Amino acid sequence: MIQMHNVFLSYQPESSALSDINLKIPKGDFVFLTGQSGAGKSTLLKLIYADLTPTRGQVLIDGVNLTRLSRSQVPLLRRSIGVVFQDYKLLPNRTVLENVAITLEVLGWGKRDIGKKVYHILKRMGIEDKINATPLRLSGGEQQRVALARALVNDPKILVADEPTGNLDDENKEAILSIFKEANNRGTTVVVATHDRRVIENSHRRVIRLDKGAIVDTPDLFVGQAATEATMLEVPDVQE
Ligand SMILES: Nc1ncnc2c1ncn2[C@@H]1O[C@H](COP(=O)(O)OP(=O)(O)OP(=O)(O)O)[C@@H](O)[C@H]1O
Repeated sequence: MIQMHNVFLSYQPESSALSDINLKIPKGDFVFLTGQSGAGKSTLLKLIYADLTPTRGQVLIDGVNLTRLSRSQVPLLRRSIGVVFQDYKLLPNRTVLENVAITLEVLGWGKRDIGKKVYHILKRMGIEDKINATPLRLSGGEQQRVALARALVNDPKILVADEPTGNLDDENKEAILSIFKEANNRGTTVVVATHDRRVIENSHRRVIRLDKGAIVDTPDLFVGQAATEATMLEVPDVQE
């Protein structure tokens, strides 16, 4: 469960990138975060994986108050969150195998198990034949799948993806979306930031819309009967 309660975030004094954000994303949910460029989507995602701390308010993951985490506790939190960055952030001089293996190396997995697990996830992504290639030799869609493989290889509790279909053609968008759906079916909570309306409409998932840093209701974009739950104003149980 991801909860935000009265969250404000300012990068600079007197301007808020996020204002009074209240939301609740239940475990196992699949939610789109949308809004125009500069609306605050990336900022909100960064709060979930503790890359930023709110200027005011509280962010909770499974009841743990992230605003109270010490720096040394952040890596532990991140082990349960897979992140797909807007610019992929793949290591250019490492192979696909090495890029994906990183997630398991930090968890202390042995080399042989890593090899098997990485091959398995690359097969799921349909890019197992690229295992020894370096990212620069891959297409945009293939790079995106490597980034997804790295984020999903340890079956994280939460997957956070920032504009994951940005530069992809329709076929690749479909492929990436079905990977999200599959991860979600395996129990991962999925939060995807996108301004691609077609992706949202074709997916029939819940939508949280941001406008100038605030959550706004958009009945035309909300899909499904439980839609309003994602923006529900509710005081969470805060663990001290
Ligand atoms: N590091 C930063 N320093 C100062 N201001 C920032 C920083 N990062 C983002 N902002 C500002 O915060 C606001 C929200 O930015 P954010 O990147 O979260 O928007 P976004 O909805 O993800 O945009 P995009 O769709 O273009 O990625 C914008 O006004 C942006 O200029």
